[in-house]
Amino acid sequence: MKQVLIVGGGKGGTALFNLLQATSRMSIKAVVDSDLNAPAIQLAKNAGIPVSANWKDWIFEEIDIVLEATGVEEVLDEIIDVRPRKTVVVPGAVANIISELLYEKEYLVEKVKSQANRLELILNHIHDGMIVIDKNEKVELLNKRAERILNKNESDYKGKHIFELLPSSRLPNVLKSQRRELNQKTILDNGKKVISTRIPIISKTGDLVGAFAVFKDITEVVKLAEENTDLNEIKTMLEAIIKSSDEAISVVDEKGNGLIINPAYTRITGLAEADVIGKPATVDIAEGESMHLKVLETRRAVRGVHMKVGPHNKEVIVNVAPIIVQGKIKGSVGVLHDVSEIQLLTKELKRARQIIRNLEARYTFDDIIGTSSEMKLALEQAKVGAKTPAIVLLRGESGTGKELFAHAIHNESDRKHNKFIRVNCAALSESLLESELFGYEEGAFTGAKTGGKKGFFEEANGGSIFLDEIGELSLTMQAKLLRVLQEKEVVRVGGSTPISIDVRVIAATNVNLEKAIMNRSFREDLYYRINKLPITVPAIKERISDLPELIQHIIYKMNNEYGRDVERISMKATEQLMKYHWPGNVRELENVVSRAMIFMDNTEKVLDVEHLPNTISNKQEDAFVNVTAEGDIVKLQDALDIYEKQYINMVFQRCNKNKTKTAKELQISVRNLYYKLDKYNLE
Ligand SMILES: Nc1ncnc2c1ncn2[C@@H]1O[C@H](COP(=O)(O)OP(=O)(O)OP(=O)(O)O)[C@@H](O)[C@H]1O
Repeated sequence: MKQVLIVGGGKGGTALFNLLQATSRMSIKAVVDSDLNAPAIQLAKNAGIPVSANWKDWIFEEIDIVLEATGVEEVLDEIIDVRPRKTVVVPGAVANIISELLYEKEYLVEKVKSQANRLELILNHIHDGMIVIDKNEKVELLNKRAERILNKNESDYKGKHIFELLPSSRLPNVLKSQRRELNQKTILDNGKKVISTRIPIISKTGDLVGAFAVFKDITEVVKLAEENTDLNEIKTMLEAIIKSSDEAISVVDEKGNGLIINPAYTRITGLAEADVIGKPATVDIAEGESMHLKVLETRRAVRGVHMKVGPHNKEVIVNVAPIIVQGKIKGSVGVLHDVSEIQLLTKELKRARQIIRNLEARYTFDDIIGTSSEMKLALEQAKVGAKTPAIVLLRGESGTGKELFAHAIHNESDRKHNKFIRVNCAALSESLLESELFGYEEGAFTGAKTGGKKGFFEEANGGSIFLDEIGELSLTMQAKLLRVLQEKEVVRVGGSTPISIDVRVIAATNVNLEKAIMNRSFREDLYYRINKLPITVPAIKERISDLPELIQHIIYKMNNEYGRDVERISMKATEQLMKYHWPGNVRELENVVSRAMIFMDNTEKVLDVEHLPNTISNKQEDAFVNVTAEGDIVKLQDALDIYEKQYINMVFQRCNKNKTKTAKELQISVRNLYYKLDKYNLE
């Protein structure tokens, strides 16, 4: 360290004193002035630095530099003479300049300091984060925003390597490449998403000084953007749903102006977007008032309103609902159903239901009521038939119970655990029947399902198929059916590969097939194929003795169905019913009895004549005329037997099958009753 002697304690000396105090490379050996009260002398004293009145006091001391203050030039030469060469003697004028420079420096330092403060203030208030590193990759600055984004304090990292602050920082790369990196999307180590710009700091002289990064936290923005994307997706999805819907949809805004319609709407009403969008809701109404406007006014949904819309007065049924968002009505949405389409669909549905009643076989032989000899014969034949694989042909008038027999035969057979499929051959058009019975291959016709479809024969494989109304088949279908029955295989419509089937066929008809063959409306070969095991289900008029039992059965069935509590039918009413000739058979009987039960009071327990329809109760014909088919004359004993059986059965039913009571009512012995019950098979 250089030892300095300050000569002169006035203004110049004070300046020199202050200057040297500020440096670390020089040390003030002493301050000299003839006036020991001079200001620099005072300063030296205060700082514990030696003072004296004569510079010569220091002549033999180790002095490297003598600084002479202004106003003491006279001693300068003297000093130069005396001091060894190595002592630098600085004249007062130079010292003065130095002191001026010192003041200038202080001023500049202050200025820089205040500028730095201002810069820091600015840096800490900008919305972007900022990190500055020096050329050694050490952190120099971390502004407040950066502290917040990184969740780290500047004080903990200042002077430390940037990787301690941010292991993934690219600033060292920027230092190396000296290239800017602008607006780079980066994910920080703490998961935050930022847009960052990194710039190398190069001085005016071209030296690399450091690098800095300015970055913006975009986590929230990205989230919002993502939410926005979600909303967009939902919007696109909703639009796609509305557009693809087969329901005609129209949406209006809160003022009732058209907002959205879909292609189905255009199809039904004949109005395009240009006719509706932005136009008042009334624009599509041909007849009736606008439900959109009503809903906007009342804020209540309306359903099932009939009206006519569009230039073609299309009849529609509309449902309209308000769109309410956070309590505010934003518009309304209407769904229009084309009435003609609904009618068509209902018709189709009805037809389909009627045509294809794909039933479980619900009935067994126990459900078939009838103990007359005619019925017994039919039942016996059916039971035997059930055990064979042969085709059974059920014949008989409409409503006699042929379907019941078909169910019972299936349930009695060893196929009872497999499917029972009923097809009404009369209800299907030829082409439909063919594809329903035999199935079809993909592309067989327009509207054919992809992958094709199994027909009922394939469906019923292992089970039974009940071909009801077989007499109604067209000749072409008869030929096709015959082929299937002969080959025991089906070829799907539009296909060529035969598919083996194992199906038990039960056929039924009320048509006189023999007559049909003569008329050439039924194929003889098919007749022989299906007529192997014919069973005739007798009409009611042929088994009138079964009537009381049937009525009691129907009352029981209807009680269950309608939740009624009717106990029985009166004798008189039974007699009336027995007089009737029942062209509609059991189905008609069911209708008559159930109708009568509906007309009965809830308190009434006995179905009587007054409940019967006039058409039946007014029949004055004698019951005996009806006991045989078409009123044929029978032996007196037979007629008496028939009547006796009916009468005993009626009383027996009325007495709840209590034999003592029945015998008492009939005024015959219990033994006699037993005999008659046995004779007429009434137990
Ligand atoms: N013997 C019977 N015992 C009980 N109910 C019967 C009897 N016969 C018929 N029925 C009932 O009468 C109604 C008509 O019977 P079903 O439909 O079987 O007659 P069908 O001969 O097949 O008629 P169609 O030829 O018109 O198809 C059904 O509700 C059935 O339950």
